[in-house]
Amino acid sequence: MTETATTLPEQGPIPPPDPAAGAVPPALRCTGLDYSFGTTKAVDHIDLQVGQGEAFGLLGPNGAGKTTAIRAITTLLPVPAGKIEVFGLDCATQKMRVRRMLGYVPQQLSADGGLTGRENVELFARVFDVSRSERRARVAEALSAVDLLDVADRLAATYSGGMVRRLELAQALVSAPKLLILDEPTIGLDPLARASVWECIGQVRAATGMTVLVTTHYMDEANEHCDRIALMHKGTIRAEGTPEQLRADLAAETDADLDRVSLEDVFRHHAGAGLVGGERTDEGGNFKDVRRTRAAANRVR
Ligand SMILES: Nc1ncnc2c1ncn2[C@@H]1O[C@H](COP(=O)(O)OP(=O)(O)OP(=O)(O)O)[C@@H](O)[C@H]1O
Repeated sequence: MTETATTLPEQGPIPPPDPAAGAVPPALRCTGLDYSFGTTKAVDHIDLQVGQGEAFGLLGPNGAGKTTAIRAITTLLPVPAGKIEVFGLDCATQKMRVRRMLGYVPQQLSADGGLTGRENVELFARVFDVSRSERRARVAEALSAVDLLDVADRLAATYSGGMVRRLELAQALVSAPKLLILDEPTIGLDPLARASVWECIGQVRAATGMTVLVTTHYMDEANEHCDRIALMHKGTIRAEGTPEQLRADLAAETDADLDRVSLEDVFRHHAGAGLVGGERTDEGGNFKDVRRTRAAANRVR
């Protein structure tokens, strides 16, 4: 991996703190967030706060409501009940200002295999209003940050799964977001490709102080890369804290030896099964979830 992330553009000024609040606003605050699809309550009155510069993991089984929560935050769903604020801006009333602060890598494929890597990133630069004078340099910087500059003029259809995921990361980074939202960024990738995606994210965070909100089913990744974690199940937040706190809380609750409690045990505990060896009481997910997950893993072919 090249040491190029530091060349990414500086982030614009973060909005001044709200004097009434008397403190710097968090990167994200959800208060009583609710979202239903017909009779299915996908997100059930959640409260969530992510500090500026934090890497925050949203974990939970298939169908827990993670993607719905994320799509509400990105303002891609109709305005939900409750309140979502991004750097102090209300998502319901200041949608366009919020969108300019966000970078989003969705679970579904967002790169076009019929375009080159560079053309894909240019498309996002135009959509996100990167000025014409800056566009060329910013596209090159984003491609460089994900180590794809050398292959930027190849069709994305010729990229490996890991390269496609890094390309999607470049698409999200080209507008210099203050909050990067990633929905299962490493799904379907081999361990080396997974590591390279996280390396890119880590380098950009170190260079820019960007806040990251990520969903993942890989507990090892959450443990290693997230400062704090929220565990979602059936639309609600069941537990929240640093990986260490969550493990310590479960060890205390079950009178288990801390060294023998993993983040996976915490996940199982809050997702409806007991500690290691326990029976699942709720499988979670449905046909749509499986089909979408597979589609995401198939990449651009
Ligand atoms: N467009 C939709 N129409 C109807 N129901 C939906 C829709 N999208 C999600 N759901 C339902 O909302 C619930 C939450 O789904 P969501 O995709 O947010 O979960 P998730 O935690 O992101 O799951 P996964 O880990 O599989 O991505 C599930 O019951 C799902 O079936």
